[in-house]
Amino acid sequence: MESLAMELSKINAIKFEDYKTKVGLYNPVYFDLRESLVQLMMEMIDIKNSKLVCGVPYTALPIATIISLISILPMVMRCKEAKSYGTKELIEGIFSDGDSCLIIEDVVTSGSSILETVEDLKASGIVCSEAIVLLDREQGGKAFLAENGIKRHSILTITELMRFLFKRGFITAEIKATVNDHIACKKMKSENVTISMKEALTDQ
Ligand SMILES: O=C(O)c1cc(=O)[nH]c(=O)n1[C@@H]1O[C@H](COP(=O)(O)O)[C@@H](O)[C@H]1O
Repeated sequence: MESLAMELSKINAIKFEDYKTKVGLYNPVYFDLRESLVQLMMEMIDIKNSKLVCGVPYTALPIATIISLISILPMVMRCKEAKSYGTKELIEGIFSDGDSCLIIEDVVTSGSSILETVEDLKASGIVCSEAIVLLDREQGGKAFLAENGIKRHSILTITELMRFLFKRGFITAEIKATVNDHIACKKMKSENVTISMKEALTDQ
């Protein structure tokens, strides 16, 4: 949490100036958190490597939208089911064959949601080799994505998150150990299976 506070300060998400809030109160500090997550993500990757961004539907769509607005990279949107009307396209947006696309996701477990999105993008001629996620649950997603040619960047791993929360007294040693044991167990099992990651993780 301390490091998060430092990061928020570093990326100028906490502004010490006179501001008037929405309800009309004057105050000396303003929290510009909407863009801070996006700034953290953008510091981890070279956005110029990509021509497009795409959020994994549907939870990552707002994050991808902000990244698109800040970076001025066009956003494409993957529809989970092809519409029965209009363009009937699975991928909405303006793009050209061979365009590279950065994938945005909030949480990665097995990596299957990212790969499904990548596969639909590929079928439309879009190339994907990088994904950025807010939190990696460290249950095989990174390796699975690497096997499929996708490099995943993450702001936080679950191990780091548990360590920070424990250090600051937000969780007990017991909770930390339970989560870590659970993750280690799922990780080992998922690495030893040859069936799809999704089955590996749900069968346990
Ligand atoms: O279902 C999950 O694995 C999951 C775990 C969690 O702690 N939080 C969470 O949001 N998820 C969802 O699971 C998706 C990632 O799971 P994978 O496709 O297995 O990588 C994300 O798009 C999330 O919607």
